[in-house]
Amino acid sequence: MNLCRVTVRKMSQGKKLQPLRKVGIIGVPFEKGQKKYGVSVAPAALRAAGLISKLKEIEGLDVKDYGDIETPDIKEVKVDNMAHLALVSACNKKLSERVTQVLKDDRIVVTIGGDHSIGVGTVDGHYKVNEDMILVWVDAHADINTNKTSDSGSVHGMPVALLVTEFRNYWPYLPTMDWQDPVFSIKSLGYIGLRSVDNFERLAIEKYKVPTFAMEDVEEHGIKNSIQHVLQALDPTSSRPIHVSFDIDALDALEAPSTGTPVRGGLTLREAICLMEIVHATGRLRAVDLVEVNPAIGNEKDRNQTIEAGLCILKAALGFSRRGTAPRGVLDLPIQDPNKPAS
Ligand SMILES: NC(=[NH2+])NCCC[C@H](N)C(=O)O
Repeated sequence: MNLCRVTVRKMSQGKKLQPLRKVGIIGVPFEKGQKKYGVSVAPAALRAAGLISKLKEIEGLDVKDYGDIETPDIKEVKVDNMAHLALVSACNKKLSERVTQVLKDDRIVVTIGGDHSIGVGTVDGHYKVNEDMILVWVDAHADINTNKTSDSGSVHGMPVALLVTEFRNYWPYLPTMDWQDPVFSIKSLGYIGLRSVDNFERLAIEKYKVPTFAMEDVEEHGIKNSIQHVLQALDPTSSRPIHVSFDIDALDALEAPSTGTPVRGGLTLREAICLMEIVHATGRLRAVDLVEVNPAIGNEKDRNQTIEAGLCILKAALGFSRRGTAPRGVLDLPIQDPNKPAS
């Protein structure tokens, strides 16, 4: 018997990735990864603001709504400095399965959070289909704390550390998390928009040389060069599937005030749109998360502004362009010489 097994890796490498024009939406009304009320109502608020119909307006885009992930009410486990782990785990397990299903249906997955702890489920589910995926984490925060380094004990500051294989040994045994094997490599991760990074997180980013464009780098190089550099550094062959996990607090707090951990000095909405347009243009976007929109924070104007910013970002990721098409013929008109009388 031949014991030599050929592993068929779930890689899209080799065959050139084709742009997908089909999208699947998943809502995740989950907020136990942090302490404030409200981020769980974001999927409903975004839907009420016309998320589905606005995406359907994008030419040639087929949009299917896969509904919300409901988290079962389960008994909590006790883990030091890690709040609500059992609930976070249960939600992410279901989410991961749904993400995998949407990708297998040949659709780009759009996941609407929820707080950023749901990045565990989206990336886990994506990795199960595309092991060669790269991850761009657009955020004011690095979210790479463990329960030993976090000041808050909130899991929304820990999803990246839960996902990456290089951090396996930094964790104690985590009850309820057996379903999740940290197999994604930190070498496939890049950051954009950082400006509130904890001490240990900074050490980790430096140790593993994670391609990072913090706000001062975006300021120096511009958003186009920043995202292009990250994509190029992670994938010089320009062939790998892309996952963008977008925390609305990557935007300046003036642009997106309704969020739980706002930080001033962030991206403008225009910069975020530009980033997403560049990712869209690669034709390799396979998953995008929009998290930490909290409609319960601020007044009505804040709420509307934040939701609208979120919608603009998703539309840009999926191919909406502001460049209107000039009516046929308009650009062909002869240019009138101002010195000559009109004939
Ligand atoms: N996804 C977020 N908004 N994360 C905020 C994290 C804040 C802080 N670094 C923490 O670990 O608690």
